[in-house]
Amino acid sequence: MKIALFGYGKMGKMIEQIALNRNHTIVAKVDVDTVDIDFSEMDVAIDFSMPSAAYGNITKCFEHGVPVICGTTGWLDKYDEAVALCKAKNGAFIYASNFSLGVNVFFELNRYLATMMKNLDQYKVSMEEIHHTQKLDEPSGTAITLAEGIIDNTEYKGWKLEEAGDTEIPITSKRVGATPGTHSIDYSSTVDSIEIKHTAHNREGFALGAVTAAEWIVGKTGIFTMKDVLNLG
Ligand SMILES: NC(=O)C1=CN([C@@H]2O[C@H](COP(=O)(O)OP(=O)(O)OC[C@H]3O[C@@H](n4cnc5c(N)ncnc54)[C@H](OP(=O)(O)O)[C@@H]3O)[C@@H](O)[C@H]2O)C=CC1
Ligand SMILES: O=C(O)C1=N[C@H](C(=O)O)C[C@H](O)C1
Repeated sequence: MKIALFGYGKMGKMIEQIALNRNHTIVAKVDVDTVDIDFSEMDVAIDFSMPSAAYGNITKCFEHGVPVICGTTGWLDKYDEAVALCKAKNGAFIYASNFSLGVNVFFELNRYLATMMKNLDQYKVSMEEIHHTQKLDEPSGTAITLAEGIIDNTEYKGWKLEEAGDTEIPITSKRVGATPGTHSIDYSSTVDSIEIKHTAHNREGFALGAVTAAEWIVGKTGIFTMKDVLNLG
């Protein structure tokens, strides 16, 4: 498969390694300075760039009929527009706030736990995410997906960084050293707490998930999620 990398930073480099190990070819490494992009040689594009760059990269790919896997976070105010363009162009698109198998299992666990906690008013939920100090967005995209999983299954109406109202999930974002990504959800009452936590040990899981999604999407048309890609049983 001929893969174009939009964003060749920490994730782009890790994705390149995994893609080459799986016998794919990297046909382009696009960054902010790239002017001549040959879309005709790409089977699929993988975007791990920057919040300010993702939408522009994705829409250029749709204009040229190239399927897109996007892991960039912090640009979701434009997600609906990207989806509309993809549909108009009969393209193919997967955005995931987190491509790792472990986090996608964690997403399901979070939703299930939320349904169990829904009527237990004595427990208050809170969330914490910890990432490396170079991360541009907060809270993390993964934390937002986790919050949405709770909101969909409980009476919570929204989320907020730090101080939150009664119907909002408080999220604490910490930036510590080179932390690849840690997310925990805590339900606390006056007598006990229940906590679930996912800890990434490195970036490999994110990169492998993105390459797996790229392999899966080629030849398809539509808007998909990692739930479509992964067989979680
Ligand atoms: N969904 C998931 O599973 C995961 C998502 N992420 C997300 O992926 C994104 C990238 O993360 P990471 O690799 O760690 O970040 P890095 O900062 O290491 O890499 C981002 C790269 O994008 C480049 N860039 C800047 N502008 C553009 C542009 N217009 N087009 C293409 N590339 C551009 C930057 O170049 P320069 O440095 O020259 O500006 C940099 O090399 C983040 O949004 C992060 O949150 C990260 C891990 C997992
Ligand atoms: O910026 C990162 O590094 C990560 N970003 C994603 C997010 O915002 O959730 C996924 C992962 O946690 C690493």
